[in-house]
Amino acid sequence: MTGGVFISFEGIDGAGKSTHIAPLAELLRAQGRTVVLTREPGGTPLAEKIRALALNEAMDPLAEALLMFAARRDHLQQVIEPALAAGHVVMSDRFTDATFAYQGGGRGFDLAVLGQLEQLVQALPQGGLRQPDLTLLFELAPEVAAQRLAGVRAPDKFESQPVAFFRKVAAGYDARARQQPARFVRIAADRPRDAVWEDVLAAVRGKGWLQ
Ligand SMILES: Nc1ncnc2c1ncn2[C@@H]1O[C@H](COP(=O)(O)OP(=O)(O)O)[C@@H](O)[C@H]1O
Ligand SMILES: Cc1cn([C@H]2C[C@H](O)[C@@H](COP(=O)(O)OP(=O)(O)O)O2)c(=O)[nH]c1=O
Repeated sequence: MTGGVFISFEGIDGAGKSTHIAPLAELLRAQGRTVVLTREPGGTPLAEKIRALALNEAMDPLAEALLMFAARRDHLQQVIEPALAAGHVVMSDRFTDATFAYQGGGRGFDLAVLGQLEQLVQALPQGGLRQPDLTLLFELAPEVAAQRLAGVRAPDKFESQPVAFFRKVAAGYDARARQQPARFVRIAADRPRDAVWEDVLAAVRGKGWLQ
């Protein structure tokens, strides 16, 4: 196993992504892989500045989508593509599916325009689009996710949205997973941490990236 591998973690806020991403990185490192642990929006100095704007300032959905993709472009060029070219494992806490779910599903923004931005930003020089090799989609009822987050951290612009917003976000993720089933693995995140972790391991083992 030497080639680059790109894994994204997706799901509504509070679904449990962050709980599992660091332990998985450690396990892969223990098996000799170089792992780049990153996140979106963010992952580079410029993209982190964009994150601070996008997560804290009110703006229309097109401006929000453009900022997400601007951050993503810098992230791809500065971090993701070089790491994959070097044969590393890139693990990102969110990627483009989040834009389809939050700006598309949650905010109701035009999915066709998001598709155009995706084509522009993720085009590869050799043709085709950069997409994760595996996307772990943590699925959890929005009510439960909200309960888990209550009191744990100060909510940002999205986390303070009502449950109805997250229902639309979840529907946006579901639509993406149906469109691209080969790269998605759905994780039932409404179970104890250990059970969720076993499913995360099984998904990565299933790809042959973990012993
Ligand atoms: N399986 C689980 N059961 C109960 N609580 C959980 C579980 N997984 C994570 N949590 C807790 O729920 C909260 C949100 O989890 P987190 O991993 O930060 O979610 P995300 O990164 O998807 O927003 C945290 O307080 C975390 O400790
Ligand atoms: C990547 C991305 C994230 N988001 C939102 C989802 C989250 O509410 C927020 C940041 O995600 P996240 O890093 O999961 O937040 P936290 O560090 O608090 O766990 O940005 C979008 O709306 N569109 C996007 O394209």
